[in-house]
Amino acid sequence: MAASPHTLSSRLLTGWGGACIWYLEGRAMRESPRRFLHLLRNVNQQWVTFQHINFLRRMYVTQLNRSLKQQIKPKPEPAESPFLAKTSLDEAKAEICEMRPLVPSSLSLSRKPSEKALIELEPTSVTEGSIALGKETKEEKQWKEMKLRADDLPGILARLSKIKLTALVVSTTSAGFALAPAPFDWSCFLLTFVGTGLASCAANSINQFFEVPFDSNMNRTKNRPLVRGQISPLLAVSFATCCAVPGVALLTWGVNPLTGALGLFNIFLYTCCYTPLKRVSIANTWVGAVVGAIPVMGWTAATGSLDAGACLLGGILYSWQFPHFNALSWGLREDYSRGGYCMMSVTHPALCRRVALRHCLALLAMCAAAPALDVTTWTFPVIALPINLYISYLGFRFYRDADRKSSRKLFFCSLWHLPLLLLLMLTCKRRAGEEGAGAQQS
Ligand code: HEM
Ligand SMILES: CC(C)=CCC/C(C)=C/CC/C(C)=C/COP(=O)(O)OP(=O)(O)O
Repeated sequence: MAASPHTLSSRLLTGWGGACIWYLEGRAMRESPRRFLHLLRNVNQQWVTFQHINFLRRMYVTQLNRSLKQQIKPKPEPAESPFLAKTSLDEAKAEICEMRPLVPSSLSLSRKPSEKALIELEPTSVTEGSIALGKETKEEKQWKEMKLRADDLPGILARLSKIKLTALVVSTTSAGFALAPAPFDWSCFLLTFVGTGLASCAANSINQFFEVPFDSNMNRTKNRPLVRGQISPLLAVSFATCCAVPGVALLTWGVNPLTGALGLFNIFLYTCCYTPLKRVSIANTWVGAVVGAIPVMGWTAATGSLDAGACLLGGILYSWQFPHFNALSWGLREDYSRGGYCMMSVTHPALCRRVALRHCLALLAMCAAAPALDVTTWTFPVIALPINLYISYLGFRFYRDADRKSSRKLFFCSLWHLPLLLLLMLTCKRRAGEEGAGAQQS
């Protein structure tokens, strides 16, 4: 009996379909014989029709994909070389410097007895480091929302406030309060201490808010909280406001209006004058030195007036900042120029070294003038001479031969010179009744 077209086409299809199934069977056989035999057992008992072929084909494809999927191992992420993700050569160079030898034999015999521990640790730490590094680099490349955890907040806010700089600012304010020729009022001192600290935190937070685009270009500041997105600009500005308002209020109504005005003016001077000026003119350093000198408002907090002694103390603070910053900025010239800042060390290197030395010598002169202005006894300039001569010596070395070593020595010397100088001033404070004492002591 002639095959009807329908039968004919279904036979033809059966042929083609059979060929497809045969191919799929072959692949499925190789991939999952057990699964295939089970399926075959069910099929053999029925005629294979066109619809059946389609049904079978769909089943095989599903089965095949499922079984192939189960057999496919997820491909490991390509291990990125940590250096490939480096955005800059110096980051990569820094990375190479941090690499430690893997081979224990490379360790020198002079290593301490804990060498075994070090050897055991080193490969792991290097491996961990590279995994962490690789992972970190991979993560760095992927945008991720920074989740702010409550226990990270204090550290973030401390960095936003430049807490070490604020600590020294508050110390100078406290020294000004204690040096002033007035009775020591503890409640007024605490209000001044807290008010100045809050004002400094506010000023530094606003400064960092304004400088995010530029800080991100500098190695020294690129990890700051706002640059890394650890804190939102809104939260940073809110924090600054929550520091500035109570800080200035404490100084104004808790201490006296003059001190409150000085605190408010200093926040304005630092954030709206000094900060933008850093990108315009090298005069920013002189303005910054005024900002750093105003914390002698501790003196005005104690006396309510800005007298000669306050100006002398302010002058000492003013001059101290030039060796402090000019030396620091010498080692940061590349960073500052990358950040687009106008700094003496970048554009006027000779002036940078000259000014640093000049103000080291000015410190010597101002300390000698302290007894004349009834701020301290004549003992002060004598006992302060060694540290003033030493910072002047380092200033001279920086002036004569400015390099990484001389600039770092001068900067780090400035960090202990100021607190020590203020301490010596305090120990030699002119007491009431001593000859030449200014204000009456009660
Ligand atoms: C012209 C004024 C000043 C400039 C331009 C200046 C600049 C700087 C810079 C750029 C740093 C390095 C900060 C960092 O490591 O990221 C620094 C550190 C420091 N500054 Fe100043 N500063 C000035 C005045 C002051 C004043 C007035 C004080 C305090 C009385 C002070 C105290 C400190 C302290 C304690 C450090 C070390 C702590 C730290 O590294 O954060 N500075 N200064
Ligand atoms: C009472 C009161 C408001 C006190 C403020 C005292 C204060 C914040 C002094 C800062 C002095 C100063 C110019 C620091 C450098 O800032 P920078 O921006 O050059 O430092 P950076 O480059 O590290 O950000």
